[in-house]
Amino acid sequence: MSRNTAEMQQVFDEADCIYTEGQVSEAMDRLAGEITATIGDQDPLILCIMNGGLVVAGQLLPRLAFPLQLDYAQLSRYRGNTTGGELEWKVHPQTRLSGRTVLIVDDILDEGDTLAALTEACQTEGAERVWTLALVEKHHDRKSQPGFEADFIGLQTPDRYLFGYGMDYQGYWRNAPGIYAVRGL
Ligand SMILES: O=P(O)(O)OC[C@H]1O[C@H](OP(=O)(O)OP(=O)(O)O)[C@H](O)[C@@H]1O
Ligand code: HPA
Repeated sequence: MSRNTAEMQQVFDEADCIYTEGQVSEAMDRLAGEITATIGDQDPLILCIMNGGLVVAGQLLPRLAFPLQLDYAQLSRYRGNTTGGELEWKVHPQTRLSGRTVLIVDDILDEGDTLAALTEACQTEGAERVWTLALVEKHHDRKSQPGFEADFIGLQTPDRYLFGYGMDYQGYWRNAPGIYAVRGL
């Protein structure tokens, strides 16, 4: 067994499960209902924020039974660290956003910089309406723009370092089948 595999298996084994797969699935069902009712008739463009939004978008899309388009963008602030730094654009969406209803899909709203910056960027590119979704919102008083909230939130979490459903710990465990908090963080 490689050293990384052994270390990361230990991280998983020692982690606290905050939400089980079943609880996340229920939250996804509820989110899908809210999204359908809110923008289902607006020809939306779903903008998946890589890498964290991948699992959320992948599980959400088959629950949305209306016409939509998909694109992705990538920007990174954490780059494998557990605290945020400078926001770095890596990939801009390829689809024209002008006049579109856009739904930004990400895994987590932590300090909020990422979703706030993306919202502004989509508005600058002419999106008619920008909606935001985060599977989880972390509870603390370090929000970078205290008034900023996501339109669709799946689950609330305590102020711990999380992994699973797209969220990584040192690049690992985005695949974890539940939402977990790293022991001691
Ligand atoms: O609310 P914030 O404090 O801005 O943090 C949330 C962002 O941090 C993570 O991305 P990261 O920069 O780690 O890149 P990743 O998606 O590749 O993990 C996560 O996927 C969100 O996009
Ligand atoms: O708690 C977190 N876990 C993983 N990625 C993150 N990006 C911001 N906060 C987190």
